[in-house]
Amino acid sequence: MPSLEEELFPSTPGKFKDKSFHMNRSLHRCFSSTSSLFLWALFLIALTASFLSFESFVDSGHKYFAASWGGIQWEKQVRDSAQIRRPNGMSILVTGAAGFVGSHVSLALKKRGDGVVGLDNFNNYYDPSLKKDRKALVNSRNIFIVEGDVNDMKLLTKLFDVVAFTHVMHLAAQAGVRYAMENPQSYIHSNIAGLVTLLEVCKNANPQPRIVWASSSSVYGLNEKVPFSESDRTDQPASLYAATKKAGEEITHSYNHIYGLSITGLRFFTVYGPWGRPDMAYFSFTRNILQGKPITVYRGKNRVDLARDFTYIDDIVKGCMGSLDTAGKSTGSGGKKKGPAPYRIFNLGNTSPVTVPTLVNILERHLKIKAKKNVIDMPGNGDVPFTHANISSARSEFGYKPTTDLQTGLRKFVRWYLSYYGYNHGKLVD
Ligand SMILES: O=C(O)[C@H]1O[C@H](OP(=O)(O)OP(=O)(O)OC[C@H]2O[C@@H](n3ccc(=O)[nH]c3=O)[C@H](O)[C@@H]2O)[C@H](O)[C@@H](O)[C@H]1O
Repeated sequence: MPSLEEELFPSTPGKFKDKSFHMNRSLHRCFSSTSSLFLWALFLIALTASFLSFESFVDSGHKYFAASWGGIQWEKQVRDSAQIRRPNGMSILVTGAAGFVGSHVSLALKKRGDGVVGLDNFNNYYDPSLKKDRKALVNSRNIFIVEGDVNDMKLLTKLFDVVAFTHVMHLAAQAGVRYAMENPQSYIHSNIAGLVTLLEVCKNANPQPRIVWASSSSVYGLNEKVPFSESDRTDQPASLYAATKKAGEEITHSYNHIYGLSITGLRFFTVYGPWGRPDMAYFSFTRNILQGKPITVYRGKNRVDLARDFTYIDDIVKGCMGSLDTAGKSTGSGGKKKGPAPYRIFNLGNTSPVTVPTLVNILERHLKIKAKKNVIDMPGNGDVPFTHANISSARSEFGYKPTTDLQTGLRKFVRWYLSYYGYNHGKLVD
């Protein structure tokens, strides 16, 4: 009778048994019975299973402990922050609340008694410590800012579970015209994918909120008809940034059309002011002038100066509030449209373009320092030669009327800059 071992690993009579056979034999000696083989198999399966479940425990545990949101205390903070303290007030989710426009709008809404919950991912596109400081300011007015990304559908859904937001002020975005050549994907991530995620959650919410969001003057691209009106062509973007904002206008239109979401898109024109963005020209020029470093001033074709319809932050905030106040209802519920909902687009500009060299002159006067200018022809970097807003739609719809000229606005900016960074910020002392 063949041994059990021979039954399991029969040698073929007449065939040469090589060395590996002997190795196999010694290995297989371990499995010298059916039952022990079975036990070994069970043991291996159990070992693998426990290893895998331990890994997933560690992973989910890591996620759980790393998550900066969730829990009873967190929900209470969200609810408290969203509390409305005026008759007919709103509860608003402000995305990009630690950003330049987001922090100003959050403060203004809270001041008049609206409930505000902020959301911001605190990315490092520019110095996150400035964002943290804006956050501290916003927190000091009892506004809670959740740290998270607009791409995080679970988080957004949770926020809408906790608070029935009446409005969303969507300001989170990858900003900056020229940076799009360096990091194109970040524009797709925030301005396209993030927008769609937010709209998905809003469309499913019951009740659906009304949405006001930041488009951009850059959508006018190579449009030469001045001043820029909302009905002008916007199909010639000069940068990927502009293209993503234009795409946002089309995307929001489709959600308005299919799901009955109330949409208002605001085309901001080069917003500036205290607590502004360090990547923008007025801000980086100020820093360089104070540090005695040269600034690069771009010049357009045929040596024509570039010009922007620079718009002061307080005017933009008023435009945002007016848009929120006049936004009609979303009509859908549970992802189903019940009737047509408003879809609006407004320019929020200043209506008086100023050239970049004039901007530099004003800064020189306020700082009492002469700039070291390096004037070069505008590289093909996505910039447009000029912007100029026609604001008659916003004026007739909610009385939008900008009141701060560039001279006054930059004085306020410079005063803030010096108080925040100090006169000698980063300046080499001889
Ligand atoms: O309205 C918008 O929708 C956009 O406004 C803003 O873009 P822009 O109008 O391009 O502002 P900004 O960068 O301050 O350049 C101002 C001028 O200085 C020139 N410029 C710039 C840098 C430099 O080193 N030299 C220079 O001459 C430059 O050529 C330009 O002529 C926002 O950044 C953008 O996120 C978006 O919101």
